[in-house]
Amino acid sequence: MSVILDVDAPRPSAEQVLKAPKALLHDHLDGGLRPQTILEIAQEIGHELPADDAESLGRWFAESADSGSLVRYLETFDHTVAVMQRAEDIARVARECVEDLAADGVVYAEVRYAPEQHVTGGLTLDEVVSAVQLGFEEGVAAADGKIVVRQLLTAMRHQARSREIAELSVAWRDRGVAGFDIAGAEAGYPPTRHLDAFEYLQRENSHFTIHAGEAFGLPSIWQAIQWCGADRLGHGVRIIDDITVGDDGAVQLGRLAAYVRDMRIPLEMCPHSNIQTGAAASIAEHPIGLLTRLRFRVTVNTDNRLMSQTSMSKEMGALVEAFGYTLEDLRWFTINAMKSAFLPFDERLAIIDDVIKPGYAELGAL
Ligand SMILES: O=c1[nH]cnc2c1ncn2[C@H]1C[C@H](O)[C@@H](CO)O1
Ligand SMILES: [Zn+2]
Repeated sequence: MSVILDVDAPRPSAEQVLKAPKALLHDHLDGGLRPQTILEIAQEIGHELPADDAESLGRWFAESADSGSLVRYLETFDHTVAVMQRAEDIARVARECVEDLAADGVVYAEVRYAPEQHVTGGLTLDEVVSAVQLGFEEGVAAADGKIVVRQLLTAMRHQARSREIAELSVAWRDRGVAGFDIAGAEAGYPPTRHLDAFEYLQRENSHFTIHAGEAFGLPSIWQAIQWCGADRLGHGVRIIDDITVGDDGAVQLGRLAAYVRDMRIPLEMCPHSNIQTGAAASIAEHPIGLLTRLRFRVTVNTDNRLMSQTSMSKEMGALVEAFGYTLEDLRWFTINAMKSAFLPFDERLAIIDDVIKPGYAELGAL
């Protein structure tokens, strides 16, 4: 396996990256709308937008999200959430999300959103989840079944509905929901605020990930893992603060970083999003390079395709350019993601063996 650099191996072309099967664990439904869809729904419901054509609107999202602050980045979601309040609109957004991911070569995706943010038009939480599921199933059918998609239900960390949302995720676990998450502003809202929800999920043998170590550092990661029992870390990029690289290149892991690596805790890394929120300076300087070299369980993700004007192919293409990754490295990220998915083991294995490995072999991966 070439992970961690075979300097002579050829770099995959953009076309190969697009064709390569990809697995996505961290993508927000309300962060991936098509600008044209936002315009059309906003017009129908009378919601005022900051731009009136799809191109300028797409640019507005990207520029506004480019602030260097997570809190200001999150303000842009006011407009996407506003157009996702009617069941038919939610289902449309969900369907288009699956179509867009499948067209980008994504073969497995866990897509998250916060049901509690979609009830201002009168829907119940249950109706919101049902609308998303309908859209996902339509999208999978439109993609001829070339993609498997599951929902993750997010609770907003500044609100107090996490236990209720955790229960919703368990109620839907055999009907398309694979797990739970908390998101939103990190500083000031530690994961332990939602301990009740996490303890409930553990008792239910359920799965959850926690956004941690993005806008706040090691204490957030430590709490997420050691107090709350997170199966995965959303971002987790600040784990780098517990790693020192000496002048001679020698690497030393602190106790927490060693734990994360030893226990193979998956890091849902989202390189472009981290640059926009100030968690990393550039792709080349993104900790994903070192963490991959140190063989943490790194996965590559989009976070918010609209706000970051990105896709799985763009994220992977940027990593190829910055770090010289090969097809074998991209396969490694993809298999890492599949191993870390909240799908039952046999279904994960089937995607790895029947879709991912043959897909990379066809492209000429060694
Ligand atoms: O990167 C993120 N960090 C924390 N919260 C986020 C991030 N991206 C999106 N969110 C929030 C805004 C959405 O409205 C919410 C549910 O998808 O999750
Ligand atoms: Zn996120």
